[in-house]
Amino acid sequence: MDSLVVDHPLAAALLTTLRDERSDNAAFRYALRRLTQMLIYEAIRDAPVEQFEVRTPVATTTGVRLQQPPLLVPVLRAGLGMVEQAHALIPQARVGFVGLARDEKTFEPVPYLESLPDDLSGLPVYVLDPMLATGGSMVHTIELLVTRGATDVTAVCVVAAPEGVAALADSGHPVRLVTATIDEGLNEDRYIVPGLGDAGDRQFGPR
Ligand SMILES: O=P(O)(O)OC[C@H]1O[C@H](OP(=O)(O)OP(=O)(O)O)[C@H](O)[C@@H]1O
Ligand SMILES: O=c1cc[nH]c(=O)[nH]1
Ligand SMILES: [Mg+2]
Repeated sequence: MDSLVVDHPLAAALLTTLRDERSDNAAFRYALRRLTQMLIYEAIRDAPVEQFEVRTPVATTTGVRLQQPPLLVPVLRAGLGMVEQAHALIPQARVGFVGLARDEKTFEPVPYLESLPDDLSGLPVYVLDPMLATGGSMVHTIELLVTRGATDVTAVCVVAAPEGVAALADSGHPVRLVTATIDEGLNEDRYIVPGLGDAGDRQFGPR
């Protein structure tokens, strides 16, 4: 599986704000939005473009646009903090939604929302979820997408655990990963260490 760890001093500084337990909900949401911008820039760097003619006030020249604007899929709740910024960068993108809450005893994702186009063939999909821990939530989401014909999926995360990266690779699905860091691992509660805590709670308060 292809994976990209975005290595940039400004991304590292924003990640530090997210990790810092003193960052309140508003500061966390703000840093997540800004870091999402950097992750999306890198994630879309090699996307195919098409050329078209554009007139400036002075002359005619060649412009470019994305050949195929993607579908953005935030995984609720935590992915909601990424979708507004991603959509601002790619205004032509469509948006689908998946809602999952991890059962904190079994660590399995419990689905509560699925709002996706029926046919995803030929459409690049960017799944937005800041946390890739066991990988269960991301693999579940990718299965929903693959069932609808998706063959080009990018998981855009902020913090990934090696266990989650392995789960994505072992899933055999057509996915690549873009993340700001791959951390040390998971603790007994399957939280990422050092991580940043619960990305949903840190934006919106406890469920
Ligand atoms: O890789 P996994 O072990 O599946 O864990 C990662 C999932 O856990 C978090 O969501 P959570 O279930 O806490 O829901 P929330 O966004 O509503 O807080 C996170 O946003 C991922 O979706
Ligand atoms: O560290 C973790 C693991 C799962 N979900 C989170 O929000 N954080
Ligand atoms: Mg949570």
